[in-house]
Amino acid sequence: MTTTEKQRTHGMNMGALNRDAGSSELKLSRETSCISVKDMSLYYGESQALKNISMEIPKNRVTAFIGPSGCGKSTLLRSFNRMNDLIDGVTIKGEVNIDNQNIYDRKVDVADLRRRVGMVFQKPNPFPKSIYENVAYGLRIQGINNRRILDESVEWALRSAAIWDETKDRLHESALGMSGGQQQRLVIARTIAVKPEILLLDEPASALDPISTLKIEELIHDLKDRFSIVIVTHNMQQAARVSDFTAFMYLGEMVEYDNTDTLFTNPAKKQTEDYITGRYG
Ligand SMILES: Nc1ncnc2c1ncn2[C@@H]1O[C@H](COP(=O)(O)OP(=O)(O)OP(=O)(O)O)[C@@H](O)[C@H]1O
Repeated sequence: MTTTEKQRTHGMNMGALNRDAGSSELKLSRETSCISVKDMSLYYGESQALKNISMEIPKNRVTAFIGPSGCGKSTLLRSFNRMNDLIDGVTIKGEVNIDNQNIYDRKVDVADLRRRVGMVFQKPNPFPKSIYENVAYGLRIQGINNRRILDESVEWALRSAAIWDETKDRLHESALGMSGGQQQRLVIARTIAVKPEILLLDEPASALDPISTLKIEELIHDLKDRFSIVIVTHNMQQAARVSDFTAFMYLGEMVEYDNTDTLFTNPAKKQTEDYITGRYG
């Protein structure tokens, strides 16, 4: 049986892989990088969670991390805006370069880094404030209080996150009254309001119903013209639908990283093939 046949047997929606005409032409080597990872290892105390990772994350593309639970996807994602710094006992070796600067350099302003590299988590986490104030939050922290600028920025971010129509008549109501799917798009609006260069999405749709999931996937597709996006997902069909490039990780190692269509239809490594055909994970 060919890989493609095996995937069909396991219910992979191969039609979804062809959603983007021409995407099979994408080659990592031809892309401009937004993040360059060099020989990076990460330890939680004595336990090594990432092993000598080297990779280039392309600009204005969607890159997905897949792999079985505990393989290090979220740890790698969190290392791109130093969220792991918040965990005691973490040691990092190697480099993560953004704009030719190692973000682990002492000189780096971590608050500024997190503005440039925004992050959205699995569970929507709006602040207990109005819809408007959620989106304006990051701008106010930057010292922007001009009403006209705030109004324009809030509208821009809500429109960009495809939630303007649902919120424009209730901007001053609590964000906590929204549905989970709406809250997640609001959180994306809040994240992009400060105009980051990179968006990190850690299982952004796994707590949502299928319709809300579809809206998030459409949104990811729309946003990649303006942002470089990295997404962790448990869902292989989702990786196939939304990403241009996919990295398969296993036990802290980057096993294979390629154009999404190639990785799913013609993987180079047996471990990848076993995973995408459902043999383990
Ligand atoms: N805060 C932490 N302290 C100690 N060990 C951790 C911590 N966070 C993650 N780990 C360990 O690091 C390894 C990688 O975890 P990580 O959450 O990055 O994997 P993952 O692929 O994202 O998993 P999942 O798909 O289940 O979210 C696992 O062995 C995990 O137990």
